[in-house]
Parts: sequence; C-alpha cells; structure tokens
Amino acid sequence: MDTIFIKQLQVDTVIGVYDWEKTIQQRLLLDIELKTDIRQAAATDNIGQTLDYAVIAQRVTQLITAAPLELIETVAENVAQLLLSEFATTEVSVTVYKPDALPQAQTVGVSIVRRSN
Ligand SMILES: Nc1nc2c(c(=O)[nH]1)N=C([C@H](O)[C@@H](O)CO)CN2
Repeated sequence: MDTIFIKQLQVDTVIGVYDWEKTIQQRLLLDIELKTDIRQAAATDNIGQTLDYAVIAQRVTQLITAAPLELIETVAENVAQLLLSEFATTEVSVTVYKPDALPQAQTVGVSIVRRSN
C-alpha cells in the first residue's frame, strides 16, 4: 500500500491540562500518514483520484482549533478518527508533538496507528 503524508503541520490552539494553558494558544506539530493506493491518480494525473493533502491539512486544522482540549492524546485520536471517516484510507498514523511543553526537552508527543474496522 502507498502512503500520502504531511510532516510537521503546525496548528496553534488552546491545549493543556493546567489553568494557565486554557487562556493561551500553543503550538502543536503533526506528522500524518494515510495508507492509500495512488496508482490510479498516477496513471491519470488527476487530483480527483487521490487524497488531496491540502484538503487534509485544512480539515485537520479546522478540527483541532474548533474547541480547546487538555490532552495531546485526545488530539491524536480525534484526528485519526476524522481521517478514517472522511478520507479514502484504511490505516492512518498520527503523531502529535507539543514542542514548547518541556523546556528541558526538544519536544514531547504521542504517536498512534489506527485502522478502519
Ligand atoms: N501524556 C501527557 N502528559 C501530559 C500532557 C498531555 O497532553 N499528555 N499535558 C501536560 C500539560 O498540558 C503540559 O504540556 C504543560 O506544559 C502535562 N503532561
């Protein structure tokens, strides 16, 4: 199976467990992979035959910024379920980084893989 991916998609949103985090925007970075068959798109050179990564990025950003959340785990799960339900893919990988969370670390994050039932 082939993969369409987006690396380090930046989304600024209200995210965090602590009270001080609920009034500010913080940066999340996302790596997203969607398993799909790209052969028909390649054979026809037609965007309508594949998953448009610009549409995916816009939809994911819209979802994450729609409401504040506490955990990056919830962000990852919500994004994975959206991708599986709205796009022609049977398996997705979602990694969410919160790079400004820990001053003593380059980044923190969570990574998940989800398949359609
Ligand atoms: N596993 C997690 N641990 C923590 C999270 C999280 O989303 N998942 N969040 C926080 C705080 O919001 C932190 O980022 C504030 O700097 C702490 N641990």
